[in-house]
Amino acid sequence: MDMVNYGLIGCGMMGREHIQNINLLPQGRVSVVYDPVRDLAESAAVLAGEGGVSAPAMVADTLEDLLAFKDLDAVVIVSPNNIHVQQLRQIVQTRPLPILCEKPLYTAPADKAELDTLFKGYAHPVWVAMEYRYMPPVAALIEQAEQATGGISMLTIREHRFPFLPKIGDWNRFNENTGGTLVEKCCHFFDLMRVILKAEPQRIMASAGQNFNHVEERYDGRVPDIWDNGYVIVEFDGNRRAMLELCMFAEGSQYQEEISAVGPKGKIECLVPGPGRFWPAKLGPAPVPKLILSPRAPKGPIEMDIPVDPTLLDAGDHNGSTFYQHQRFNAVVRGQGGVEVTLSDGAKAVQMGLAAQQSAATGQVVTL
Ligand SMILES: NC(=O)C1=CN([C@@H]2O[C@H](COP(=O)(O)OP(=O)(O)OC[C@H]3O[C@@H](n4cnc5c(N)ncnc54)[C@H](OP(=O)(O)O)[C@@H]3O)[C@@H](O)[C@H]2O)C=CC1
Ligand SMILES: O=C1CO[C@H](CO)[C@@H](O)[C@@H]1O
Repeated sequence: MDMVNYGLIGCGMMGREHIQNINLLPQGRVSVVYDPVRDLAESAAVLAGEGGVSAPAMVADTLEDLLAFKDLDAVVIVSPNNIHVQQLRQIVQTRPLPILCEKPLYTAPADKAELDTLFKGYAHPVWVAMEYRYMPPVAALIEQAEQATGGISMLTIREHRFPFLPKIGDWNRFNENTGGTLVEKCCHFFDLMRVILKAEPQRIMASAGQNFNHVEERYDGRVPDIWDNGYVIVEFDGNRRAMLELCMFAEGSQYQEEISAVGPKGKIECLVPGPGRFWPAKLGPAPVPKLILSPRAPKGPIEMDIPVDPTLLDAGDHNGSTFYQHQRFNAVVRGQGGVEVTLSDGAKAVQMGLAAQQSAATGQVVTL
């Protein structure tokens, strides 16, 4: 296959980021889009036509119509979190194709068993969009962590960022739609913990809550219930532990994610800036991602810039990672390489998030 024709389901903020990155692929084009809001779909169809090899995408009236479209080799699900499972079901039952599904894979604990049944023996690749592992500074940390630390004992991931953005329909204001902040936002970080430690979680304990954000907002008289801060401690096999610190009222920070891993030989860290479009121009250029190696002996931290290709920075909010994810998924659809972020990875990240939500709500440690 020389060209992969994509169908895009959901044309909101992240849908546009997917289109911009597919537009950069020599062997990819968005051929058809669907969104319940026609204007969004039409605008996304025009954006799809701005890729070098593309004409504007067709606009489907329904998901059924999108799945009936002839020039379709793969679908990308970018709808709100709580809709992913029903759309996966519809795709599998009506037009089985390769799928790239946005995170979180599911939101309700009961969905897991259905997904296991649905995808048993599925003939096409399914990839879950947890792309943070491809951010260049994170990828450098993953690659060098073993050598720098001598085997990680402690891993800390800190995200200090802006509050949840407004969404059409305000779906992200309520846990019932998102799965809860520790699922919606933090599945990325639970995935990173498993990838960086190359291990499985055993026990989770968390403290989290809603201290400031969205408390003045009202939707049909309801106050949003999404948490804006928390700590999560995860115990892994081999006497290793990881911690997540999330703060969503810290957009004044220079770096958005700070990851550190420490072992008997030393420490490795990476610093990752948030979306460049939020960096005030008056402060000069946006911060550059960094990797820092701090051996125990001889002492002397070594700091390196890990810049991201400006074209990729312009194509989204995630430090180029959406492009690297699409490059790999595109190759898999064309029969080259294998799925790197599997349904199992997607499910495990959600299970960790749900366990963290439960731990914070009950004050109990949750065993996985
Ligand atoms: N991997 C990552 O780094 C990121 C992933 N995401 C994920 O991407 C997904 C979309 O988030 P985001 O783009 O921020 O949200 P938006 O609200 O901006 O976009 C979601 C779009 O999906 C549309 N939609 C609603 N119902 C359906 C449906 N049944 N079928 C198709 N489209 C539908 C919405 O339209 P309307 O509501 O108007 O009907 C809206 O246009 C979420 O799963 C989110 O978690 C988001 C940001 C980053
Ligand atoms: O998954 C996500 C990653 O980044 C987004 C911001 O750009 C988040 O809001 C979203 O929840």
